[in-house]
Amino acid sequence: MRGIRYFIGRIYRYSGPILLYNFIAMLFIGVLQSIGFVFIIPLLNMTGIVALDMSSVPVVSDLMGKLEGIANEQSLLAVLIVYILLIVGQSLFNWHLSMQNKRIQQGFIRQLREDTYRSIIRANWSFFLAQRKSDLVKLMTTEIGNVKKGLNYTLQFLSSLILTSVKVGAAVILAPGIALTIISIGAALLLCSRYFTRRAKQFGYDNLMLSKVYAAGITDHLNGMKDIKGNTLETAHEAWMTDLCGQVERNSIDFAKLKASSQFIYQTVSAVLLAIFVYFLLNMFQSQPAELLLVIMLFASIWPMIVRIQISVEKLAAMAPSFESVIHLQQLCLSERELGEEQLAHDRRINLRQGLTCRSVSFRYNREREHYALNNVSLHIAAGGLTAIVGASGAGKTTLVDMLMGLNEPECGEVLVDGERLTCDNAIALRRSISYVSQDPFLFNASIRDNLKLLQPEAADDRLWKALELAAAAKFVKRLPHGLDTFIGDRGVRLSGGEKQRLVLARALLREPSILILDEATSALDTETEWRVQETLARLQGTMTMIVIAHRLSTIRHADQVVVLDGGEVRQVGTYQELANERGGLFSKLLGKQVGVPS
Ligand SMILES: Nc1ncnc2c1ncn2[C@@H]1O[C@H](COP(=O)(O)OP(=O)(O)OP(=O)(O)O)[C@@H](O)[C@H]1O
Repeated sequence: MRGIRYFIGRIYRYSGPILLYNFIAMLFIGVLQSIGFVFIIPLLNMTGIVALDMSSVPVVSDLMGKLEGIANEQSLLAVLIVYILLIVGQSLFNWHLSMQNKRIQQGFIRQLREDTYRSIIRANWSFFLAQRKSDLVKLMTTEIGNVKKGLNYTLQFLSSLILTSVKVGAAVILAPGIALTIISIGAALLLCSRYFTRRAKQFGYDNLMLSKVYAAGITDHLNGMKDIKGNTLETAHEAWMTDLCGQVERNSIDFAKLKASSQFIYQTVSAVLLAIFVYFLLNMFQSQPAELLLVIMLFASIWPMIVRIQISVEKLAAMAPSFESVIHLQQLCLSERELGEEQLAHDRRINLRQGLTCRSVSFRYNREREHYALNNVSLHIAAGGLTAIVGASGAGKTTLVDMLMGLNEPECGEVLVDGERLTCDNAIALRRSISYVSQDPFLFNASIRDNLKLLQPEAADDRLWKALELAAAAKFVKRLPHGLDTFIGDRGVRLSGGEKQRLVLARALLREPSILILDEATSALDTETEWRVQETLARLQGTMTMIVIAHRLSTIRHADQVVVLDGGEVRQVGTYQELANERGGLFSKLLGKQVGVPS
């Protein structure tokens, strides 16, 4: 129950004195309930329904003695008024308590969501390479939802525990023997119920694992729906779904069985216990009806609370895996933290003057494997120039660009920005100066205008149109029925591949970056549009540093420098023409494989 202890600590840190105040309110409720309990027997006596001898019961007998001094009618009135006041007092405390608890819960969950999201988003790139997106989505939605439920159970558990303790204290004063017997049996049962708690936790884990598989599968299937349909894989995916749903169903039914069994055992034990008490008190000790009534009332009051504690513990155990997975993720993010407040506080940008340099940089995605994605890479990317990075698929082009942006950290060697070592302290300033267009650009389900303004929220429409012109996108946007206000669907699904690329390029240019990085950013364009984009890049040459990854070598003819990568190593560096003239070189081989590209 490390997770539960941790979260009680976190609730306390969040709510501070309010939680203590709530505990005191619970103590008051317990005391008021106990006083009400003491008043019931005199009340019954006064109504004349029963005439119970209270002389052997402490506190109650004193109270009866005091009431005897007052006239019968008045004493009944007094008892009734006190009784009403007690109930009103309890209700007021309860009302206040439930409002405070709701505030603690909502505030705590809001803070937990914000903290978890902040820790995720500030983690380094290698964290994201290692995580499944669906796991993170599930954690931010379902698991935090479970933590919210768990929080509720924790507060219920604490309030039941406090109320039970107060009532038990009152019962020990009123009828010590009987109360201590009930408590001992209750405690013994709570200990025995550890079996149920352990099983509940196991169900929680199984459920967490199954729901992870479910979320990941659904995400994959929806992302790959075109492939599923195109390859008629519907039946195979339906079978996967049926199998998984069966497992989820079985797990849920087994858990429900466990809960029902534990409640059945508690109810049976309570009935048997009550019968045994009544039998023994009546037959063995010739008990007075007053004591008998007390036994029944004590039992009826304390036992359900012991059962409620057990139920809360079981429910908490089932939620524990969710608590633990949130803690685990937060700790992982902390250990993989890339950005602190200091880095985000300033809005410094770097205006690249000399260039970016790699000195003997090596990098592996998995340090347990021998394969180096980059091996002893040394190169200089001059400021203001256009550097093209080429090579076969898997040669290490994207890895190199990620390294230059400070997303990947070199295992050996170093990256220099204008001669200064790239560390997490200047990585943010560097990235603020970069516009990066990835192979799989990010567009969200909003209008073209909102997508363009993602990096420059204050940009006016004329600047948007200028950026669209530069990216050869203005013509197609003007043709859309709502122009800039056209909604483009999830990840821009309502646009063609080439339109998406041009839109993302326009967004990148809108930022007027010091460094523009294009990773296969024009691969989906037709020849004519690509030629127009090339013209734009040629016009921008000299105004910013451009790094272009390209498979189509026709697009890099104007490059100031071409870097040829192979198996994570730099094989050639030179101008397009120099490399094309190196007969037998890797670049001329690549050129040879691309029909129609001049050498
Ligand atoms: N997240 C990752 N985890 C493990 N290995 C990776 C990861 N990303 C890339 N690699 C490996 O690193 C090497 C370089 O990959 P990289 O993506 O940099 O190549 P690339 O030249 O950009 O390829 P492409 O042209 O196909 O995009 C490859 O062997 C690839 O399998």
